[in-house]
Amino acid sequence: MTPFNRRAGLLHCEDVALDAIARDFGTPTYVYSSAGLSAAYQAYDQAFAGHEHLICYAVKANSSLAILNLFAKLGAGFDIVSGGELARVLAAGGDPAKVVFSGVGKTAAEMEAALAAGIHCFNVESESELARLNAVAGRLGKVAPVSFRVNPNVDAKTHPYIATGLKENKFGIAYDDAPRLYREAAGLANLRVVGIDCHIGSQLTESSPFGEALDKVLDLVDRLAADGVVLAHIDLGGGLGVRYKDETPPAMSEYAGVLLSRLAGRTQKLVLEPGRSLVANAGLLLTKVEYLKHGEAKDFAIVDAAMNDLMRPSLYDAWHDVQPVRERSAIARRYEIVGPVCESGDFLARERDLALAEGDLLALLSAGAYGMSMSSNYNTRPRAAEVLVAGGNAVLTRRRERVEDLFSDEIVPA
Ligand SMILES: Cc1ncc(COP(=O)(O)O)c(C=O)c1O
Ligand SMILES: N[C@@H](CCCC[NH3+])C(=O)O
Repeated sequence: MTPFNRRAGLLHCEDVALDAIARDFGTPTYVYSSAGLSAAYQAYDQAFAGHEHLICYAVKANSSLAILNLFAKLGAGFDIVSGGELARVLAAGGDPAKVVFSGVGKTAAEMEAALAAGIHCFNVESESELARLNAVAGRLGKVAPVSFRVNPNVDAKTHPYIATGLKENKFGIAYDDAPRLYREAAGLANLRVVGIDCHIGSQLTESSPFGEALDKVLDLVDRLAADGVVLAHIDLGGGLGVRYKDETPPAMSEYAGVLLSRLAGRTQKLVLEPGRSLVANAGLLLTKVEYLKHGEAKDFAIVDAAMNDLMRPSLYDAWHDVQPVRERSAIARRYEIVGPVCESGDFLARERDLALAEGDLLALLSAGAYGMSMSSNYNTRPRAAEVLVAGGNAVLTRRRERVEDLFSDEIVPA
């Protein structure tokens, strides 16, 4: 199911034509579908209905308050990796008791904020972090709920930049150190051991690595239980892939089957931290063709969005489908879709056959995840606006940045 559809040759988000969004809110603009976001969340919730579960949306994938609020209303928890993300979740009406806090570099101030908010669990990623958390909690007279993020050394078979579960990655504690560290944690006065966690990577297109990782985690759970450490939850992270082009990620039923078959008869709650699979295909980036430039070797469509708005193509050579908002019957040419930023790496799509004219609107699909949240102001470019569509309604959920905003915190020395 896609929330984006073509009617009489014109691309729509739900019941709103994208040219109307461009007219009302300008370009570049990220456009999200409420129905698409809700359906993605409900697919998880329903697939795991047979086992106690908590779906903690990974805020980093798209941290828009409007999207966090939508997921909070559907009952989601949140996976955060900074004090900033915690503040966003709270501002969006998220329940702190459903928040898990991941990340290798939590500061004392971030720990204090999360303890004050009363989060569900700290996913501890090192022995030093464990000691720091115990000290911070002690100073505040609190007991911190903890799980260890273990590194199961499983190959996620994804892009090397987004694999996180191998021995050489910076994430988590070594699998073999887990029994010792759990024993240490159990002896610390201001910590309460509640779970175990792992996250092996992002954009996984096969289900077997999830099964392999869970098998390793369950083996540890059993060894810990024999050691007297009883865990209340198992957090398997996020990572389920989506289709950008021709990938065939596991269907939700297959993914759930792989996990639930292994959890049958176990009492631990299952926690998941999906990011991309909840938002990627519910969002697109709407942009306008500023110039067509028929170069010596290549034809360029220079659009008003750039690598600062969507850096996935530059960073990972990622592929996003490009659709004209209004189809033209002219003959297509092979275009490089590039932005105005002064980098040869500033491309959004390569070698796309399109019939274009200057002023045309284009949609870059599957841009809901790691699009806006990874955007920057490089070249002093204000970040894009964001619009949330529900049925026939399009609402501005983030005003386009203004140039003055970009240097309002800067100081010219006297
Ligand atoms: C700890 C953790 N949890 C969850 C996620 C979300 O991953 P994805 O967007 O691939 O579902 C990430 C990002 O890879 C992560 O680092
Ligand atoms: N930023 C990456 C995913 C990284 C996942 C975060 N651990 C992407 O755009 O695909």
